[in-house]
Amino acid sequence: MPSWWGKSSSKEAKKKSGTESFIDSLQRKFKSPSDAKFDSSSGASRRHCSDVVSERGSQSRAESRSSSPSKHVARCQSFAERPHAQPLPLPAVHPANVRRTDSGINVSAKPRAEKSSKSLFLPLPRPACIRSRPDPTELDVDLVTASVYSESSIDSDDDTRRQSPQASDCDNVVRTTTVCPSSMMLKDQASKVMQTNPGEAQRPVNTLLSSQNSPASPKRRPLGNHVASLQVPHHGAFFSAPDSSMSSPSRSPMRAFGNEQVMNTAFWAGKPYPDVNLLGSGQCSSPGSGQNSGHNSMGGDLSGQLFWQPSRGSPEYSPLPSPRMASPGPGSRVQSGAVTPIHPRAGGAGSETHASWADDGKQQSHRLPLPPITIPHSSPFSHGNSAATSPSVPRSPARTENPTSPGSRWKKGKLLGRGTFGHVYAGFNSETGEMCAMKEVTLFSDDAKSRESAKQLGQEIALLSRLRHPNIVQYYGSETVNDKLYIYLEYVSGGSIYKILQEYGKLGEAAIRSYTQQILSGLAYLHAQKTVHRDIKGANILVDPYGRVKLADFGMAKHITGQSCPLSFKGSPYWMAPEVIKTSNGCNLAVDIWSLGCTVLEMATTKPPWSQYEGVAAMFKIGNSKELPAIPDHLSEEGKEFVKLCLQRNPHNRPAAAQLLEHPFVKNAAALERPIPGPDLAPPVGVTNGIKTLDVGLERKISSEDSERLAVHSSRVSPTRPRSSEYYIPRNISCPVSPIGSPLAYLRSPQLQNGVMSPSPISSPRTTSGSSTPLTGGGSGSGTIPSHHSQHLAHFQDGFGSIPRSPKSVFLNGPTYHDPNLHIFRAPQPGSHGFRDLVSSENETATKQLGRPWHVDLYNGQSVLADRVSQQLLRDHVKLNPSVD
Ligand SMILES: Nc1ncnc2c1ncn2[C@@H]1O[C@H](COP(=O)(O)OP(=O)(O)OP(=O)(O)O)[C@@H](O)[C@H]1O
Repeated sequence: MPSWWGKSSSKEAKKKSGTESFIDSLQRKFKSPSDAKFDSSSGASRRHCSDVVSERGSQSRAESRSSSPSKHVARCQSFAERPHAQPLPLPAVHPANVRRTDSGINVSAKPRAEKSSKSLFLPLPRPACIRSRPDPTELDVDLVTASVYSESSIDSDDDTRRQSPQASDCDNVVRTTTVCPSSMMLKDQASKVMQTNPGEAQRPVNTLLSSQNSPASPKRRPLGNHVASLQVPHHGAFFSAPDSSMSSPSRSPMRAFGNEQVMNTAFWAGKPYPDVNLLGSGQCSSPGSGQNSGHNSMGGDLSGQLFWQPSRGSPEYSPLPSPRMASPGPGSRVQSGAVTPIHPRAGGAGSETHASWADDGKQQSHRLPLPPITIPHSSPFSHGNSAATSPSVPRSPARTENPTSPGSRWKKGKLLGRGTFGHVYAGFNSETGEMCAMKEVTLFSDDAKSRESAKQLGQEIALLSRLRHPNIVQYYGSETVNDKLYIYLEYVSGGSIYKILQEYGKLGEAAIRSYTQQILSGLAYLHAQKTVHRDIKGANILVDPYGRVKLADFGMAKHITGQSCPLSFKGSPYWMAPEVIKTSNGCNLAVDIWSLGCTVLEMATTKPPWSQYEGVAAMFKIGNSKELPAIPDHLSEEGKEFVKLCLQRNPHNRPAAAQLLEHPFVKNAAALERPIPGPDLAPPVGVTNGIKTLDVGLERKISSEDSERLAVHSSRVSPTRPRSSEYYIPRNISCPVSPIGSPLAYLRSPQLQNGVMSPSPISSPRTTSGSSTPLTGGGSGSGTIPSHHSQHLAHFQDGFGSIPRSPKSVFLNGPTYHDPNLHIFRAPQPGSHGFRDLVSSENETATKQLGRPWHVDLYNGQSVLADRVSQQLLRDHVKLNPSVD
């Protein structure tokens, strides 16, 4: 007996009535003498019903609706006992048979077939659930939204789902996690469009059916068919909207990242995944964080990998481009999920789906992701392609091929690493011979983690697309290909610092200095743009063969608006600043400085500080003690002081990145031995990353010459050659002290002058020698550099919505963690001098500029800490019990 039989809801009963009638018709047709005998014992009413089915059609349905559960059971039993009455194998639903009824319910012309396919019934949010969402303005205004075009499929699915007993499984999740009111509105719009235009609606429905029929993933509905969804606000989406900052030269580019502006775009308005609860992100990262490459002996969580466990035949199983990704030609290529309702599996071979597209055979294989080679913005979310421009108009299938789509020349190569959200492959452009890193993420719309992945990836894209610096991994473009999102990045072949440490052990001081200097350069640039990385650690810093390091993984990065900072608890605990753990303010630039200090220790010892403790214990150490981690003796005095400067518990006292660049530990760092052989910053040919008007040759020169300038002015760069005086000169070519390593370099930046960093005089390295001010809240490190690294590592993120965040949350009923100093940070020491004097005054200025005094967030430190710890405990629990949702 089907398990759902006895669980039928009234709605299901209505639906089943049709099925029963149909079945009864079958029974009558195939009735054997024994059936007749059995029927005679099953009651007159039922016999009557069956008769009516065959004779009066719809009238019988009304009667059958009155069937009680017990009656269902009786029927079921009768089926079981009557072989001839068993539901016969029925043909799979053919898309052509699917239609939309006036009621908005997608039914098949073969209702029995539909009923027999459980995979058709996927849970989707109900309107009531959606309306119960909190005020969207409270939500973390990060990125990524759902498609408003192909939401029609969701709508259909929604209706279909209501018929499904399985819906209840997911509804609870959906109720608390998914769609914001705005997206609901859009969804409704899409629904109306569908109902008035059944022809349009049909394709998404078919897509849905075919996707759900896929044996590979029966319960997941990839986002691919509505990955308009991933409205990544790179230049196009952000800069082309009427109120885009980039459309108006009078507005600062940085405002493009302001929440208010973001909300003006459909990208944000359609945000279907405003927050995600109980996500695995908390389980994914850790000292080794997600790391990837199979070198994560530090306990990178495998849950992400499990989550993304590819189906057989998917590209993940092969380092070679899979047939599925092979391109039959431009015409078939789906440039973006945003423009096609075709589900990837709908176009797959018959073995992959039960449905087929008789009229669209070209969809049966997928083309490779295309290199960002022919258009300024390879992202599907460019202006002309952006949902932001027409959020409520379904895309026509005729638009599936964007003529400005990047050429399909990136071939997926070897697996470079695994992250929380997917895999990173080498990509090769066989026409230009260039390589890139392809971050591939499979998106499933009905999966909470997928939603979080989409959100985080969108955030990463949005931020990366605006950055251009030799110490930041270059973003080339992104696109969705059906249910896959590809982010094309500069290929940094040496892997991460974490990986290097695992393979080769701790670094020598010269390398630490050099790496630290470069990290600082990247951070100074990032911070000048009022962006905080929030996940600085060895695993997120890549190294190229020439010893250049590049910040990567901007999935947690955040642009600081200067007004309010959303509740954030992101980063990896061992690198996490105390204020992030203790308070809700993880959105300040100083958190990166703390993490940098931890990374220096990581480079010097191969382990981050406090890694001898497991996650929760480490959090207490970081957030609730006065201890500082031990600093290895073999580090120079300059190095020790540098670390101490970074690891000051009072974020006010931490120097800014630009200031730290003047510290002798990094300022005196030796240049790398090997010169950089020519320009390396240029994206692959044709990739402009927002620099639309440059021809290839010029672009290449410029990209290696003045990355900072280009980054700052990327939206307004003219095709003229920059003045040589503005060229960026890579540090390790000719300058002992890099121009980018000097805060002076940033004085040219308008952002800097108006931003957080102050163009105040730079202290002389000599001034630091006299600095002996005790570290605030610090003592002599009593801890030891870990010899054993915990396997219980966690990666914290926003989105644990089911866990109360309020200081008055239930978690406060648990043990209290008293720390009288928790919210008493010392003011900058007026008597101090030298490097610290400068740092303190600068940080005061920075605080004012941020417009948010630190102490405001510190009063509830204990409760927040308890909250954090509770989250960590829950994550640990979930991690140890993967079955727990
Ligand atoms: N641009 C790149 N060049 C070379 N390798 C890369 C590049 N980007 C990522 N990788 C490899 O892939 C791994 C995972 O990448 P990344 O950390 O960006 O993924 P993620 O999902 O964001 O990870 P995380 O779990 O830290 O959030 C890296 O550790 C690195 O080994």
